[in-house]
Amino acid sequence: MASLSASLSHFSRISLNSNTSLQHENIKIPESQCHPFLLSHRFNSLRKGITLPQRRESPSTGIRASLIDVSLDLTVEENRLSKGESWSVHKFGGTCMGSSQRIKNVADIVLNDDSERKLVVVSAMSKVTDMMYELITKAQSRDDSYISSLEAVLEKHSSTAHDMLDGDNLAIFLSKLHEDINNLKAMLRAIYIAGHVTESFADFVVGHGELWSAQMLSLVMRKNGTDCKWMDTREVLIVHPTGSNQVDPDYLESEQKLEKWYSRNPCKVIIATGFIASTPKNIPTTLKRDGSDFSAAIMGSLLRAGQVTIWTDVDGVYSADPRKVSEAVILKTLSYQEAWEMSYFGANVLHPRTIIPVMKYGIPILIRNIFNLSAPGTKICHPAVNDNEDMANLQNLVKGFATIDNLALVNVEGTGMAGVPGTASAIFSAVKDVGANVIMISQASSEHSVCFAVPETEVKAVAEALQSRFRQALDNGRLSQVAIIPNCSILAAVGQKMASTPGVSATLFNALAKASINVRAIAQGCSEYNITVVVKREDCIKALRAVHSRFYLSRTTIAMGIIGPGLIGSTLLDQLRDQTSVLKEEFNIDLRVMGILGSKSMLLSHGGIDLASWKELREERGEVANLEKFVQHVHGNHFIPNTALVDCTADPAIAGHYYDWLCKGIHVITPNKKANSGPLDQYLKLRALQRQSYTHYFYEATVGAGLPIVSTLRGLLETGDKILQIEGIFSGTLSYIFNNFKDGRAFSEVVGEAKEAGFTEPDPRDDLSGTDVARKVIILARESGLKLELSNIPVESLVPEPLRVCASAQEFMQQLPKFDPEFAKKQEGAENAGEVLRYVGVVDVTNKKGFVELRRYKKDHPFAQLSGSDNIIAFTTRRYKNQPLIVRGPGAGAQVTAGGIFSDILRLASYLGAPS
Ligand SMILES: NC(=O)C1=CN([C@@H]2O[C@H](COP(=O)(O)OP(=O)(O)OC[C@H]3O[C@@H](n4cnc5c(N)ncnc54)[C@H](OP(=O)(O)O)[C@@H]3O)[C@@H](O)[C@H]2O)C=CC1
Ligand SMILES: N[C@@H](CC=O)C(=O)O
Ligand code: NA
Repeated sequence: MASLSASLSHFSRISLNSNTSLQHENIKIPESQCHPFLLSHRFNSLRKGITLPQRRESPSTGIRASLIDVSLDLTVEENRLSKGESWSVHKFGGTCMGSSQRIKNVADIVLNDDSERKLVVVSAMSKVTDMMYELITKAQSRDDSYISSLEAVLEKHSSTAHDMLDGDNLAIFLSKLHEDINNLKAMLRAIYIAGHVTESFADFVVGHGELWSAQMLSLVMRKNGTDCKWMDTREVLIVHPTGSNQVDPDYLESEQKLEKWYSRNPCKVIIATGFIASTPKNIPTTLKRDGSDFSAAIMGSLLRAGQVTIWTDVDGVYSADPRKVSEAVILKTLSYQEAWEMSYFGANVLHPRTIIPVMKYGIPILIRNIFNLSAPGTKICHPAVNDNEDMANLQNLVKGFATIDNLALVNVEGTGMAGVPGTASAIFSAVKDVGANVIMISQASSEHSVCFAVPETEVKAVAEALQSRFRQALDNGRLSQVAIIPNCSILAAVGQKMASTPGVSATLFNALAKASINVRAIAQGCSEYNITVVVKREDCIKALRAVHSRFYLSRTTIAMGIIGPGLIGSTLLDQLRDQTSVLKEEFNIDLRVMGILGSKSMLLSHGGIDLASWKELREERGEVANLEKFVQHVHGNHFIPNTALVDCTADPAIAGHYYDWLCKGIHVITPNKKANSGPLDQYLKLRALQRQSYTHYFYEATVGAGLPIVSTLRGLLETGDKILQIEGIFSGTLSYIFNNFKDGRAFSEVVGEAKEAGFTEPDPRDDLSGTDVARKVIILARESGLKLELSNIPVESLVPEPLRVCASAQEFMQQLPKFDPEFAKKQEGAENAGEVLRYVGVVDVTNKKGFVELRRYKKDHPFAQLSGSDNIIAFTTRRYKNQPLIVRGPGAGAQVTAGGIFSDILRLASYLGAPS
C-alpha cells in the first residue's frame, strides 16, 4: 500500500482512495502518464462505468504506466464496495449481545456465514440503552447518583472486555472506553448544571452503548483472525427527522458516505453500530424505536445485500401470539406485505418501516433464533412465483392472526349523514384535533353510520370532540347519536390475496359464529391483505383460537367436561383415551377432557386430564363435586375456543341446565333422556334455542344407543319425507330379556343378566316399567313434530305392583324372583300359541299419539328374529310406505352407547370445522 500512495500522488485529478469515483465517475488520468495498451488491459478487468482515457494516442512512458497499473489493480480489489449478493447483513439485538459469552457466540455465528462479505449491525448490550437514558434523566434532574450510574456503565463494559480480550486488543478498547466515559462525565455535568438536555445531546449520550458493543465484537473477531473493522454509523447513515418520532433515511447521501467509508476501511466484515445515525448537518441522532432493525435494513439496501438476518430470541414469526394460541406455528415464509400487516396488528414481527428499505430491492429478511440455531426461522420475501398454485390451500391464504386490545368503538349515526358530502371529513378532523389515532374505520354504504376504533385511552376526548362538533346536528336530530362501545379488541386475519379469494371471509365468520363470538364491526380494505373484525375484549382470545383453529393452523380443539363417569361415562373416557392421539394426528381434532364430575367428587385440569390414569388422579387430587365450579372451569378456559359438556348421568337435574349452557355457548352431548322426554315446554324452548344458535345439542345415544335412530329420522324429515309411523323394540334390556326368557329360565335371572351386561338403566325398574321405552317414544314423537308429554303415552308396566314401591334398585332385584311364576305363565301362553312376547313402542304420527305395550308376535315376524340386546326400529314414511326403513342392531350396552356419544363428539368437531 505504501507504493500505492506513492504512485497515486501522480494523479492530480482524482483520489483513488475513494472508490466512489471508480464506480460512478470517469477516471481522468493525465495523458502524460498513460500507456494506452496497458491501461486498457488492466481497466478492462474492472467494473463497467470506468472509461478509458480519452486520448490514448498520446502515450506516456510505459514504465510509469505499468507501475501505476499494478497499484490501481490492488487498490480496486481491496477498496471497492462492490454491492450485491456477496454481502450478507446480520443484526444482533441487545439480548444477543448480553454478555461476553453471548458476544463470542455472535462472533461464531458471523464466522459461520460463508458469504464473501458481511456487515453486522449490533445493538448496545442488553439494558445499556436504558442505563444511558437513566444517566441523562438523573443528570437533568440534578441527581448526583448519575456519577455512580456512569461507573456502573464503565464497569459493565470493562468487565465484559476483560472476559473476551487481552493484550493490545484489550488495551485499545479500554483506552477508548475510558476516554468516552470521561467525555460523557463532562457532558453529563453540563446537563446537570443546565438542568436541561437537548434531543441531539441525549441521542449522542445514548448512542455510546452501540459504539462500545460494536468495538468489542470487532476486536473479538479480529482476535479470531478475521479481517474486520467497526463502523460508527453516524459517519455513514444520514437521516432526516420527520417529527412524530420518526426519521427518513437519505439513501443517496448515505450510500456515498458508505462508499467513502469502505474505501478508507476495506475489510471482509464490518461491525456497525445499530440505532444511531446523523442528521444532514452531522448532528448525532437515533433511528428511534426498533432502530437497530431499521439500521440493518437500511444497510442491507445500501449494499444490495443477498440477505438480512435479524437474530432474536424466538424461532420466527408465529401464526398467532403463542401466549394466546398454544398451537400457533412458526411461518416458513411471509411476503413483505404480510409481515407488514402482522406487525401493524400487534404481532411481534419487524416494524413496517424496517421492511420498506429491503423490499425495494427484494432482499429477503430472515428472522432467526440465536438460542435455537436448529430452527430455520421465518423468511420475509416476495412470494415465490409458484405460490399461486397453493392459493387454494387456506393456510397459504391466511398466514396469521393478530390482535389489538384496549380499544373502543365510536359509532356516529343519523339519517342526516346520508348523501351529505363532508360528514366523514368533519368527523375525522374532530378526531385529529384531539390527536387520537384511528385504528380502523367502517361505514356501511347506506351512509347512516360511521364507526371507527380508537385506543380506549383516547375515546373520551374523541367523544367530547364529536359531541361538541356535531352539537347542532344532534340537537335537531340530523344525527341520532355518538355512541361509545368500550372494551373492544381487534382481530385481524392477514394473508396475501385472501380478500380476493372466495370463501375466506365466509370461513372466518363461520368460525367466529361457531365459537359464539359476536362481531361488532368489520373492515376489509381492498389491499387484499387483511380482514379486520372488532369483538368484545373478553371474547378476543377465544375468537383468535377459533379462527386460528379453523384455518388449519392448529387443531379443532374442544374443551370437554364429562359429567357422570359411571358405566357409560367411564367407557367413553376409555374410548377417548385410546383414540385421542389418532384423532390429533390423522384428523386434526384435539379433544381435551378438562374435568370429570361425579355425584360426589370431581377432577379438574387446566391442560387436559391424562385419561390413562383419571381414576387414580381423582383419588389423589379430586375435590368435592360442585357443578357450578365445574362448568366455570371447563368453559372459563379462554385458550380453547369450544366447550362441550357430555352428560352421562340419568339425572333430570343435570338435564335442567342444558338450556343455560347452550345460552353460554357450551355445546351439549348426552345419552341422558331426561331433557328430551321431560316437560314439553322446556323441551320446545331448548330445541328453539338450538335452532337459533350455533351451539350444538346432540343426543343420538338417547334412542337405540349407538344405532343411528335420531339421525335417520332427522335425515328423513330434513329431506322432506313424511313420517307415518315409527314402531320398534326400543329397549335393549327388554329385548335381551324376551330373547333369553325361554327354555324354562327364571325371569328374574335373565333380568339380572341384563343388568350385569350394562343394558339396564341405573334402576332396572325404569326398563321393566316401560318408562325408558316411553321416553324413547316421546323423543322420537317430538322429533317428528308431535307435541306430546310423557304422561300422554299409555305404558304397560312389567314391574309387579308390590315392587313399585321398593326403596332401591337393589331391593327390587332381591324381591323380583318371587314373581317369576307369574312371568313364566305369560311366556308359556305365547309359546303355546307359536308366538313370542315383545315389548314394543309405537309413534303413530298420523294419529298424533304414542303407546308402549307387550305384544305377541308370530315366530316368523322380523321382531321375533332378534338376539342379544338388539333394537329394531321400523320407519314407515311416505317414501318407505310398503316396506318400512329398518334400523336394527344392539341398542344397549356400554361400548355401543359410549361409541354413539363419541360419534356425536366427532360430529360436533366436524361442525366446528374439523376436516371431514
Ligand atoms: N346403559 C346403556 O346401554 C345406555 C345408557 N344410556 C344412558 O346413559 C346414562 C348413564 O347410564 P349408566 O352409565 O349406565 O349409569 P351409571 O349409574 O353407571 O352412571 C351414572 C353416573 O352419573 C353420576 N351422577 C349421577 N347424578 C349425578 C349428578 N347430579 N352429578 C354428577 N354425577 C352424577 C353417577 O355418579 P356416582 O357414581 O358418583 O353416583 C354415575 O357416575 C343414562 O342416562 C342412561 O339412560 C343411554 C343409552 C344406553
Ligand atoms: N336401558 C336402556 C339403555 C338404552 O337406552 C335399554 O335397555 O335400552
Ligand atoms: Na342412537
